[in-house]
Amino acid sequence: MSELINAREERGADISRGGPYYGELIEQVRGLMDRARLVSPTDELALDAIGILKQLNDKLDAAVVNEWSTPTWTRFDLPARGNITLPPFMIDHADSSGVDARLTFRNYHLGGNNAAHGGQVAVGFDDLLGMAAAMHAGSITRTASLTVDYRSVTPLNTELKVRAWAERQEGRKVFVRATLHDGDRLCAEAHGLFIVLKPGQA
Ligand SMILES: CCCCCCCCCC(=O)SCCNC(=O)CCNC(=O)[C@H](O)C(C)(C)COP(=O)(O)OP(=O)(O)OC[C@H]1O[C@@H](n2cnc3c(N)ncnc32)[C@H](O)[C@@H]1OP(=O)(O)O
Repeated sequence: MSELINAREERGADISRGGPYYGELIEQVRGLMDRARLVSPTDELALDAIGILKQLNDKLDAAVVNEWSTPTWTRFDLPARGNITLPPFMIDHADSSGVDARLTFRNYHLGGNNAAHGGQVAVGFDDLLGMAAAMHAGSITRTASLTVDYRSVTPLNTELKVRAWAERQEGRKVFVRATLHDGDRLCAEAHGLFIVLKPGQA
């Protein structure tokens, strides 16, 4: 992990961005989303929560910045870089040979019957495959194609292991694979094609 943080810092990633409380702020938002996914409020509770959330959103509005100034692509010290749209993961190892991560789907990732939503599994794969492709190519890449095979149910609130790696690169095309395990059990696997962006490509 420290290897990855060092590599990102060398490229100008600022892990102090957002300040020392940013990780806890995002964790509280995740906790809110967990509750929002399962809550069945009374009218009184719903109205109370709406008032509090409106006030909070107004406060946060004052600190909203553009995507390049947010902490969410520089905070490699935080779960999923502090990006609330991703299932939280911690990177154990990342280099050109691949990425190993511990990832936990939360209540707000619920698909049904206590299992993670398949789309959320794909989101986790997309980000970690993107990281593996970027580490392999030494350059930013973009998903061209992503296929997920769901092999068994993916549990919530359980630390899962993700391994993502580049199989080969042909020019700008980086062919990647990944697996998601709950212990020894394979929950899902993915393969994809990521394209190295050309200089200046949007
Ligand atoms: C360290 C931090 C890590 C953060 C990770 C974040 C990961 C998040 C990744 C994403 O979610 S990115 C967002 C989702 N993806 C997109 O929105 C991509 C939308 N598509 C595009 O922008 C373009 O189609 C793309 C950049 C992927 C490719 O366009 P280009 O004009 O640059 O390339 P081109 O179309 O010439 O294709 C290059 C090669 O790839 C091939 N190719 C492109 N798309 C393909 C496809 N879908 N299937 C198979 N081959 C494909 C294409 O045939 C060609 O092969 P050859 O070089 O052999 O001729």
